[in-house]
Amino acid sequence: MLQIIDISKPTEEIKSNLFKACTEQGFLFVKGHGISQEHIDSMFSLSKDFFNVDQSIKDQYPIKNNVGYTSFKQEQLDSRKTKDYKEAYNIGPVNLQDGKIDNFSVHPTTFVENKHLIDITTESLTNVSKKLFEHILKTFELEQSEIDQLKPCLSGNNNTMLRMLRYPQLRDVREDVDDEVRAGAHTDYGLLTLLFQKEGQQGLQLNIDDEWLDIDYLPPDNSSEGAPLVVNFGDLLQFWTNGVIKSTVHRVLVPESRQRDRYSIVCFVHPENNTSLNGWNSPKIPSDPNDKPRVSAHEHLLMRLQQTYL
Ligand SMILES: O=C(O)CCC(=O)C(=O)O
Ligand SMILES: [Fe+2]
Repeated sequence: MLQIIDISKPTEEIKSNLFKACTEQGFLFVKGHGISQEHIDSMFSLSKDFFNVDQSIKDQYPIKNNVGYTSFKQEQLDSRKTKDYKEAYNIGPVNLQDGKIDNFSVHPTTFVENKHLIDITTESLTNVSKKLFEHILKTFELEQSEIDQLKPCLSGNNNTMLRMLRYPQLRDVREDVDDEVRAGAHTDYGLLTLLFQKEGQQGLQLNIDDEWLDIDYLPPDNSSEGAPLVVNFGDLLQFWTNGVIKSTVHRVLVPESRQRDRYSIVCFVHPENNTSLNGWNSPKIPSDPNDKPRVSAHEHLLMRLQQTYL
């Protein structure tokens, strides 16, 4: 059902499918990312090593300025549900409050010892996002001068965040947790979200026309590149295009057996703080409505984070 798009191809070859993905589902699978399965597997084992450490150690790194550890039932992505039964760790290059580069040694030893692996992952995913962003700008037929103005928002200091997530199986959990939902329904706050998941650990669903659709695991199809990334468009693309690109509502469901963990590795791609969200000059999108709020990318991010960590 979702488009599978190879971003190593020229825009001309992928633009009609990319336009469909942008305007109909808001989700797609991305091939041509160049990241090997071995690399993806190393990231998942690193994530597992971290989540296996004692709770008292994890609790020494509580999330602050969107960096650090989020514990069970700390986050609430859907205010109509119970809090999310998941744990997560966020590593990002920039401290949200003061915009300075965080010192990597603030992170737990497991991550400090594997800084190189994490850096390469963030860099590769950032490159994927830059390539995809350029394909999107070209698909929307923006003038080259406007493309040149928009592209640099993904370079330099931005708030792009790598997040490792673990949703434990619920067999041994005695607390009162929502039966259905591991991560409540929400849209993503940034520009693009890129996600790796593991075979047999599905549960991510997107909502189209009031119906929930499962996102499958797509296996790798050749030996040089790992499994396709699941990608979705965030609120900022929706703002820029006055709703033409969909920032689609999604959630993570508890498996029927309740006996399966889910690990995911997610890169939330954010532009530089002062990036303006004024509508693009594109023949494919309506011009800005008069009542459009004039917020920057950073103001929007802070507002959404506040709502999530009530
Ligand atoms: O873990 C997943 O599969 C999705 C998580 C997600 O949607 C999010 O954290 O924004
Ligand atoms: Fe999300």
